[in-house]
Amino acid sequence: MNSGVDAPDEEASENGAASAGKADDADVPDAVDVVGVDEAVAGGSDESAADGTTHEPETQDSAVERRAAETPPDVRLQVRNLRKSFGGVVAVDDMSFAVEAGTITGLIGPNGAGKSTTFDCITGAHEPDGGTVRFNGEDITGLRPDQIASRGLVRTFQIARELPEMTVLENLMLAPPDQVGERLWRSVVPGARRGVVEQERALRDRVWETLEFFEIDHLARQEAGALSGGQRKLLEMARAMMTDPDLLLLDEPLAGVNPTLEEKLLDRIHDLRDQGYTFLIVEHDMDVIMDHCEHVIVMHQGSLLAEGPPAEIRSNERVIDAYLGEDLE
Ligand SMILES: Nc1ncnc2c1ncn2[C@@H]1O[C@H](COP(=O)(O)OP(=O)(O)OP(=O)(O)O)[C@@H](O)[C@H]1O
Repeated sequence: MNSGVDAPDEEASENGAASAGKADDADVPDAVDVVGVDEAVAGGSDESAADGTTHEPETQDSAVERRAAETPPDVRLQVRNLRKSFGGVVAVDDMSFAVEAGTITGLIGPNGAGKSTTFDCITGAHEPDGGTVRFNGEDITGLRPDQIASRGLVRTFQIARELPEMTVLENLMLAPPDQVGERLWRSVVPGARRGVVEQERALRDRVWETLEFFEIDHLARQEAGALSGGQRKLLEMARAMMTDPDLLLLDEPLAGVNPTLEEKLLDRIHDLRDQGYTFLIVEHDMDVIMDHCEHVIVMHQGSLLAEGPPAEIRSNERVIDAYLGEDLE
């Protein structure tokens, strides 16, 4: 992430950790030797062995070939024929769409259309009844939320519920305990064997850089529970960005946010998109979707109703009908 703020730690800068922007997978070493740190500090990940080394089940070349055959290279997320029912209620019904890398994509639809259930199926909160979810070419259908997040598909966290008694700084230092694992360490200390002290210092530098990027550094010592709704949203995004995600799912990121902070949040999202991050956003504010997304996906009664650029969606008769006269202007 590039905040435009000088990193306080020279070593982190040398490594490109603090100012490199969104790293391509190719820039990130495959097996980062941070022996013992995953387990001791970050909780480890499924792919890490007990000795802290990382096992790659296939070579990079064969993985690249396999992914190329399955998913176009510019597609971050591909959802195919997704289905999910709750008892007799069909929440998601044969839903298919793709999210291109480096875009801000909006997912909209009237109340009850199935947007949240779709997010839940993508992020592992619900196991779909059918269909597939592929992320960066890999089939992640049915994986646990922490397994999905450790691959770089991250949803903003409900910190209001989780860590309200901790300070903003602590929230970021711990962010997010079940989702950090090897991924955070790759972004904080790429490719280097370093001691725990250096690693903690690099983590602290990244935390401060992230706080400054989201302009909440002045709130570092405040309890998260005492923040305003908008400040909490910034903190949620900051926590999510600590994992250097490839795709960030934002569920109504602007709900309850005042206009000043709304503008700040949107600016940050655009900055991050410009750095190569990808966003999928569920948002009820139609102006935000139309003004800030390059691609819009519309759900209705669990299925895909339409998709395309905002101008097309705004004038699409089927979309207008689905919203039953709700103002799309
Ligand atoms: N856990 C659940 N148990 C039973 N029914 C559910 C459950 N979750 C969602 N549903 C139903 O599935 C349908 C889709 O709900 P979902 O929350 O995914 O829609 P949504 O598009 O996110 O709606 P909203 O915009 O109002 O948040 C609705 O009819 C809802 O009542």
